[in-house]
Amino acid sequence: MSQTMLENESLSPYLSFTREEWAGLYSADIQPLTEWEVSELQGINENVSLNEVSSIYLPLCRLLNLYVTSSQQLHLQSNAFLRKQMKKPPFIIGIAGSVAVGKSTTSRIIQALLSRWPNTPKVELVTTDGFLYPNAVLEQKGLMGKKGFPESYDLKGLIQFLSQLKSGKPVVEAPIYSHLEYDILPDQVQTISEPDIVIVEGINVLQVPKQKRSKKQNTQIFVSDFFDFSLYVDADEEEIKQWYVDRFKILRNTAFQSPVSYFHRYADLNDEEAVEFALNIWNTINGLNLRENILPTKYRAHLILEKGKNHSVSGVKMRKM
Ligand SMILES: Nc1ncnc2c1ncn2[C@@H]1O[C@H](COP(=O)(O)OP(=O)(O)OP(=O)(O)O)[C@@H](O)[C@H]1O
Ligand SMILES: CC(C)(CO)[C@@H](O)C(=O)NCCC(=O)O
Repeated sequence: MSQTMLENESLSPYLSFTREEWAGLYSADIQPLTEWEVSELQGINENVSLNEVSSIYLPLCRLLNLYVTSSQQLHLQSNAFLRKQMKKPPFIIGIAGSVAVGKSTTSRIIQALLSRWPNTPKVELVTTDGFLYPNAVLEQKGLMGKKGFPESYDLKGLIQFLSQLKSGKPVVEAPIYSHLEYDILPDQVQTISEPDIVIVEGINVLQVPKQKRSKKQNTQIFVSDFFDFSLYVDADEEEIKQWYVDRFKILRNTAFQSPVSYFHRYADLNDEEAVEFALNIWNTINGLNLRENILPTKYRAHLILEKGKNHSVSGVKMRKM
């Protein structure tokens, strides 16, 4: 998609909103956050400002609620037409974006807000990190320096998981990745039982396989085929790199102190060494992955959240549906 097309709204497939325009669509004056929600949201991430929640995430969740409600109504009407009594499979929301752009935080805010609506009390959150191959497999394949790249994921397993969810299977299991241990946790699974909405968050959720498709693969299914709505969290790489380094420094003082942490050996790095180490990981792995495999998927999303300094959303693009 060319830049001119995106700047000229009548040519672009997206509608663009400034922060102020977006915030005005559904303000906290109309639907104030309850005290419980405020404390819940502060527990999610103490750095997230409540102004950000009411200006950006509340209108976003109201919009998502419109989509969910309309899909629930359509399901009832289809059931009546088809003379079936099928249970509605969950509404699935995909959230994409770079490492450290704030996908997990965004997902947790959306999860907390969406569950306030009476027609969707059960909102589950799954990260595609769980579908990374275990370190032992990555080592065997020579992919330890490529963690997060498309080839480091068990894509078949992820597709199978999504397919089970959409089939209406009442209980579905996903593998779990531990950032602390930097590996898949053997013998542990996340169990998802009869959800109304599932948020699937990960750097790879809008990717399509790169290799040329043979005739046999023509029926290939993509992860995004299972999404009812998708979001891309966007920011300039310079900002994201800084967030990555900042998070690395915080982890050095917290999680890395634990002897079970994969990065425990780096717990005693001084500030300068920690920055150098984090920048090296960024430049050789995550930044490369962003440019090669993640950023190119941005315009597959229904909605793009554009973040500026301090994670503050400066604008929103919404696909004309
Ligand atoms: N809205 C926000 N306001 C303030 N800080 C935020 C916000 N979103 C994320 N952060 C901070 O930015 C950093 C990255 O956020 P997060 O861990 O959610 O990113 P991520 O995209 O899920 O990363 P990864 O792909 O590595 O799991 C964290 O230190 C987090 O505290
Ligand atoms: C697990 C992923 C791939 C995605 O969340 C990422 O956080 C990661 O671990 N990337 C590999 C390089 C690094 O350690 O940051």
